Amino acid sequence: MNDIKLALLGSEGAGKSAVLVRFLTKRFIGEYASNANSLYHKRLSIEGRLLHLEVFDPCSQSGESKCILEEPVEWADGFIVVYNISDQMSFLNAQNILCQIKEARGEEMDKMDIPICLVGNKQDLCHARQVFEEEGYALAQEHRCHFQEVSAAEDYLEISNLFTKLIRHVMDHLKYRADLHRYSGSKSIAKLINNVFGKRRKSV
Ligand SMILES: Nc1nc2c(ncn2[C@@H]2O[C@H](COP(=O)(O)OP(=O)(O)OP(=O)(O)O)[C@@H](O)[C@H]2O)c(=O)[nH]1
Repeated sequence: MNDIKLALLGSEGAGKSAVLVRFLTKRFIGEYASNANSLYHKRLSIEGRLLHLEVFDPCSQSGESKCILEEPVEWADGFIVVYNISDQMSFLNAQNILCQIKEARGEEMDKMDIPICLVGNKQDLCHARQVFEEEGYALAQEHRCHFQEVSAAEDYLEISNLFTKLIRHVMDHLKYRADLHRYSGSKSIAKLINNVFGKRRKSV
């Protein structure tokens, strides 16, 4: 069974837990405990493969600019970065988080895009919108990631689709990483053999 590790990141109150609980239970509860880091587990099957999904939902800290990221950024295979479309600050924070992911995983990103989905949540509050959808698209384009606006309060299908898409991307990414590892391993073995036997042949 494959393990897939996702981290949900974003400002306090952006709706990270609501988005996750919607995906896991199909329900919107309204209020979620936010005083502790939580790790959720789910088994699911995608493309006939059984997966063990782990999703890390960190407890937000009060200082927006503070980095709570170090651990999840190293740990996760993929990210969901959530902002609230009716809160400009949460969008700026999402921008900041995307930059921090790039900083931490830049070397990997040069070879293949890290699976990330930027999510503009609370689409049902569009009367109070502070972030245009185009700004979300532009930011996602800049960071080479997926983008979607959703409403955890009103949608299940869109949220379910975005998780499925992201998990597929993670599966491709993990396969690519394993192939790369195998390839560089076999290349260094070939080099070693060449060094040993190549030199020996010369001295005969
Ligand atoms: N109108 C509306 N409210 C939402 C939506 N998603 C979440 N909320 C509300 O926004 C508030 C914060 O949601 P949470 O899911 O706790 O946000 P969070 O990002 O996990 O917050 P922390 O755990 O404090 O970091 C709650 O009162 C939710 O009911 C949405 O799509 N629409």
